[in-house]
Amino acid sequence: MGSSQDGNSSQAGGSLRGAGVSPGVGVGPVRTIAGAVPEPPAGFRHGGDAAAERAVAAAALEAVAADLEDRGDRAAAVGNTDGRDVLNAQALMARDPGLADGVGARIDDGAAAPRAVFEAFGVYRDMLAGAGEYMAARVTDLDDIRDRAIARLLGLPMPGVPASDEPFVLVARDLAPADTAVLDPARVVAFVTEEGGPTSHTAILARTMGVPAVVALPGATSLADGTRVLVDGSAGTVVPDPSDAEVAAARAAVAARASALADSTGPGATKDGHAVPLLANIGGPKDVGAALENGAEGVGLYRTEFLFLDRSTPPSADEQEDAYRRVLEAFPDGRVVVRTLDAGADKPLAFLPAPAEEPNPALGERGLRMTRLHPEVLSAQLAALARAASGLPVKLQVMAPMVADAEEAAYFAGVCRDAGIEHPGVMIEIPAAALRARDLAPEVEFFSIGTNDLTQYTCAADRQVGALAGLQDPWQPAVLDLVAPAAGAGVPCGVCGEAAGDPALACVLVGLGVTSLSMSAPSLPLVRAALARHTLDECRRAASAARAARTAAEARDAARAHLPHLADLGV
Ligand SMILES: C=C(OP(=O)(O)O)C(=O)O
Ligand SMILES: [Mg+2]
Repeated sequence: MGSSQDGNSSQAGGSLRGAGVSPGVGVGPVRTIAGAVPEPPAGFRHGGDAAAERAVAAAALEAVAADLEDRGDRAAAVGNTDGRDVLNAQALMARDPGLADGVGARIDDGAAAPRAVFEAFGVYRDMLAGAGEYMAARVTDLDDIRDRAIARLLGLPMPGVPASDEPFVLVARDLAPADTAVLDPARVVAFVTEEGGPTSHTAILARTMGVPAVVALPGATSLADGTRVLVDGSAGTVVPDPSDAEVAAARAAVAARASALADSTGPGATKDGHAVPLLANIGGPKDVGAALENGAEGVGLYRTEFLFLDRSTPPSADEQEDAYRRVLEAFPDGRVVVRTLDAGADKPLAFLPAPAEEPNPALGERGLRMTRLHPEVLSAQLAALARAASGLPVKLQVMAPMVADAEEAAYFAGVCRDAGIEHPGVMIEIPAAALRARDLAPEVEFFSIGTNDLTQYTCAADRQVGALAGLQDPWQPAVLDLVAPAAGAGVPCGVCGEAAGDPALACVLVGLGVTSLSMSAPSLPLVRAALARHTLDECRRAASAARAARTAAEARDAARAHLPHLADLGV
């Protein structure tokens, strides 16, 4: 899905790119966390005394729980109370009676304690992994308890942070809370992990500790131990063997950005006061906090499919209403743009399979096309939205994804009207819709341009194919050429694709006539600061220069020449 934490990782010019989840710059030698504890073999059986084996297993789990609590106390002693809470929660998991029963039952069937632990944890692991993004992030916690117990039972070295006399960059496949919570922030200058996302413990604890972190960096654990690296937790980059100049530039950029951002607050506007509401892209109520913290004036894209993921039936009417209301209530003075279910292609939903095997799912039954095949799913969602908004002051706007032409726009506006939704809109993410935006405009109240898909379709470059990253660039002049007619079609036109979160491109989009920008919450302050430093006229000139360019790279350079104050922001 399009978000700043998408796994759009790449390597270019010696710099590795992952997802920056905790800002700041750290430089130091790599220290990698010890390798994984091996899986005990499937046929590993005990000698026949099940009671004794049960006692061994119970003692190992209790020792792990006690060690986690001890680490929790040490974390609290260095002021990391979040860390203590996480470790205490893990200790509770290690003492879970259901888990102990599962281990005991397997031992009674003959399994040796390490194998019994491995299998019993596996059952919980599968449950957590299937329970949505937040719960799936807890799988790492569970695996860590399992590995600690197995290491204890097999007499292997305990997994965890290596010793180091000098400050270092901690590199791991993923970090468990037991590893991170007792770390001394003065010793660890950055975290880099191969896995993990914005809700992983690595991310949460790194932010709490104020340590820069990059996650989802492919190949991170192949960095040789001792290699000096520069980690930029804002940019999401890791540079092996950086020059002194590179380190100095990164530090200067961080300092410049921090002081500039501190000065820019309030609603989005250009330097000369042209208002550009700055909104957040969210996946559900859990993202509202970050949106508010970053000053979002509302929500410009509520990707509702997160509510529908990992389940065999749609969420109930009450469940939907509750998830929508919790978001709507958070913005009493603002607007919330909800996108109806965007199922199919990169967002497959188990209970809404494509009607036939599709060779090109991105060009198949997805978005509005899919919900037209299941009108009861669409009308249930619209009804839940109308109920959720009733009596609230917020302006609820509802838009359909993947709309191709005026007939589809009219269909969607009609079903919205039938459901009592007053402000229908459509996403402009198919080139046909952008080119003929003038035909769609009379049907709806607003547009929102999805530059992620619009770029994919304009350049015929599947957004899921990493090798095509060069063509999936919204700076492509052809994409900008398609934004222009949509923004000029006579209805308010926002952008909610990743392009809106690029400070330079945000200015260009405003110059093209875009009326609001919606992005992942951490991008808001920098975009707010970039707009506040440039006049509408400068944005327009940057837009014209970008459209006059021939390639994405030339468009970027041409635009920047008209946006002189980006440099003040270290961008
Ligand atoms: C915002 C968009 O939607 P998504 O990334 O969810 O497809 C887009 O396509 O730009
Ligand atoms: Mg899209």
